[in-house]
Amino acid sequence: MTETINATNLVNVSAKKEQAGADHTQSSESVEKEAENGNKKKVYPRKPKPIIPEGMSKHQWKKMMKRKRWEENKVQMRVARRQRLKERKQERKRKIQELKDKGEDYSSLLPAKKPKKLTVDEQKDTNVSIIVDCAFDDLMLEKEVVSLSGQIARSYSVNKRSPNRVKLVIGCFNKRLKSRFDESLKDYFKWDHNEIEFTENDLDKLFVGKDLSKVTYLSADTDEKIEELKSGETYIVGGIVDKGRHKNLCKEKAEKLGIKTRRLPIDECIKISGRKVLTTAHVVELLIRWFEYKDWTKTFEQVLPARKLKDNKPRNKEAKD
Ligand SMILES: C[S@@+](CC[C@H](N)C(=O)[O-])C[C@H]1O[C@@H](n2cnc3c(N)ncnc32)[C@H](O)[C@@H]1O
Repeated sequence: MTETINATNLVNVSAKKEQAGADHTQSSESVEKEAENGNKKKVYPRKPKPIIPEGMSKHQWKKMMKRKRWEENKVQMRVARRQRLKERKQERKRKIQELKDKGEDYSSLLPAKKPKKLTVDEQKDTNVSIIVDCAFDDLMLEKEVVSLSGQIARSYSVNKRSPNRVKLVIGCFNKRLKSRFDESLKDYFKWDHNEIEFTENDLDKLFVGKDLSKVTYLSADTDEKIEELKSGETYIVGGIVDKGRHKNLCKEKAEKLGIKTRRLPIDECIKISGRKVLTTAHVVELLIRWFEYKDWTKTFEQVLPARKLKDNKPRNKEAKD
């Protein structure tokens, strides 16, 4: 990469916000306050009033401005992120070398080793399909669509490396999500189509004439928990990043289509920090890796990041060198 810039010099967010705000505000006058003794007090700029386009609420305007700022800064932020990762990697290398020189144990600093990709013949077919339902493009911010595309790539990678293979189906693959793949994850059409299929069809089309008793939509908003995964069945995971904005969204969609919903048995198996609504990628990975352990507690411990697990065993040390 030719661009090398210092992460600390980048994107002063508040300065950018002011700049973006100023583009859409009335010109502000300074306010000078006279003290009683006639001396001038400090000068404070008057807070500029936004000009909100007619027919738009303040909330919609703020959302639009946020999206605009993100669009304007996304390239710089990407470069900054890469730079931060590079610096972190160099720092880890330096620490490892320091411990090596002292003859001390440095295994905790080694990155987790990714298992290698397996061929279809090296994997066991679970005869299970997982549909990632991506019908919520319009409800996401641009950066959330980007995040979802990364989660789909991760799900494919997990499936490709798992001893137990499922059939991944990316449903309602269209709009910004498809554009993101076409522009930035161009290799996806070369992925192994025994393991993943992309379709623009939504669930109603995918299930025409199918037996819905063998279909389950995973949802954190439902009471009944999933017990086990069964051969010949289909599991649907919502393909959306919504930061809690759209509670019950997938549950209600499933109910309308006559598909049963189940939650993961989080409360029964582990204590987790924060929300019990997991990301699409974590849920897909949990479903795939359940076949390794056939035990939810163990699967949660292996898949969820340490920061999410409270009082539970850390991830398997075997994952490290
Ligand atoms: C980020 S969540 C989306 C939350 C969204 N508001 C909804 O209505 O489901 C992504 C998907 O992961 C699955 N999921 C997340 N946490 C879950 C849990 N605790 N139990 C079952 N499924 C879960 C659901 O399929 C969910 O749609």
